[in-house]
Amino acid sequence: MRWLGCYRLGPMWKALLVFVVIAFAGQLLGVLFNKSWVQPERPRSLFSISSENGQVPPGSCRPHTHVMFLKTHKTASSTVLNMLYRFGEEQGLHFALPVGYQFGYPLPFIAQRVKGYRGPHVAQFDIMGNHMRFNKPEVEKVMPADTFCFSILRDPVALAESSYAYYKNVAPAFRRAKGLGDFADNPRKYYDPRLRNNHYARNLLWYDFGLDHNANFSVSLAKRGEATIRRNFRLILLSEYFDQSMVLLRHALCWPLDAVVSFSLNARQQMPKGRSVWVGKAAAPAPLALTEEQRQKLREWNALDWHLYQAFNHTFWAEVERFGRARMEAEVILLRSRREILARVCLRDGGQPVEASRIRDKAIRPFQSGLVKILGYELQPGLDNATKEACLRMIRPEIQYKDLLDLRQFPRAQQPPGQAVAAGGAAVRRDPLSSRTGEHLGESIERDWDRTILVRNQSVQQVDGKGKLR
Ligand SMILES: Nc1ncnc2c1ncn2[C@@H]1O[C@H](COP(=O)(O)OS(=O)(=O)O)[C@@H](OP(=O)(O)O)[C@H]1O
Repeated sequence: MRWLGCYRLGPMWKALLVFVVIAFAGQLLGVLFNKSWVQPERPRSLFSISSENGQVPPGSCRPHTHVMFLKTHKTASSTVLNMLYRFGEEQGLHFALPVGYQFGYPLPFIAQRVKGYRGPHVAQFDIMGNHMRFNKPEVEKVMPADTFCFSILRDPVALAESSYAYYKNVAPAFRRAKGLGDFADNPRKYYDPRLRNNHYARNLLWYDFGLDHNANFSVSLAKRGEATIRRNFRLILLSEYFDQSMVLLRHALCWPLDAVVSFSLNARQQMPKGRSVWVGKAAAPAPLALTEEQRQKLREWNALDWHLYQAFNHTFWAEVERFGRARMEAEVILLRSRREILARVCLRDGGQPVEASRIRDKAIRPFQSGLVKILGYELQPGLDNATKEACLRMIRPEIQYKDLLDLRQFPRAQQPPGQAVAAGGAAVRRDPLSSRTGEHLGESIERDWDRTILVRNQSVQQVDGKGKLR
């Protein structure tokens, strides 16, 4: 596993790098002195997503507009989805959206979960990216044959920290442990595979890819899963190397730079050691603190995910190698500079994420879950309408963005609360300590962690293959 900073640059690449930096400085000056950024009299997008005249120059690539993103959990996938939403919205593309906020997750995906689905292979959708448990034949019914499928992975230890913090009250295995370290020391003491939502606690990536996350690890099984994923996905990104991932993605999709410039969404707040204020990621709070031994135990517990992460890490750097290391480094510099510019234009507080309660505009507060606060952003005040709209797109949380796109695609559709149906697992036993959000125990309506209605007056859930309660 390598980091670009470790690369040694030859003189030619150094010269290329200097050239790119100079070119970027020119662009920066142009941007700073180009009043059209903030002038209402010449409204244009803050982004240069559309090519100047919509034409593709001869010999260059043609942007992919049929895209499927498997939104794996706790991997920076909300940030990626935001880019897809923005690009699709700008280009007037049609989204395959769930009825609620996820495609019947954690059940395997079925085409009927897509709002407005009219039958197999009716070419009507361009982009699909909300949470689902991947199920290839059903995805193929919804998306065109030339769809570019991609996904993203994260180191299972970091993923476990994020998952524990977020799903502490949702996954029974996490709820019962004193902390993540305690869970790591003896996961089997806390983990019952039959309980709903425990998939958040073991091989979550493997689960999201539609594979059996409780299977006993063996090298041959792990390689078979890996091979299945390679067959189905053209590109696998890594959240640890997010910016490099975005460069690879934008070249694979033939999308412009601005389409993949983003602000990190869905980040959790953490308390730095020896400080009394919460900031973005710095140090783990006590329930999340891990020893090196516990980190190793988490890798063993999530051995299938660990295998995937290692295998695709290898592939990722081979891709970077093919792309060209210096070219990658130059593009990453450009991407980061562009993000800094946009942060200065769009965001209050110097672009630092803030806790939801501090966001004056309630419509852009992020959904909260678990042990820690989930951060969002405040817009810079005084922006003209066009700039404000472009900036809003970058920071609008996933749930609100989905609602907005949904309303555009189905302007007259009625959306009664709890329309999203059962999110329970197939034939799972209800955990006696199952969380009820906003309801008292004994009430007839039970909601999942994201307020999806799960079940009425049923203590044991039976869910058939079509994802319907029975
Ligand atoms: N750009 C970028 N680079 C690296 N990491 C990033 C980025 N954007 C978001 N994040 C981190 O991703 C975590 C949230 O993941 P998801 O959005 O996939 O979560 S969710 O499953 O949709 O709830 C969450 O991780 P934790 O903060 O560790 O919980 C975010 O901080």
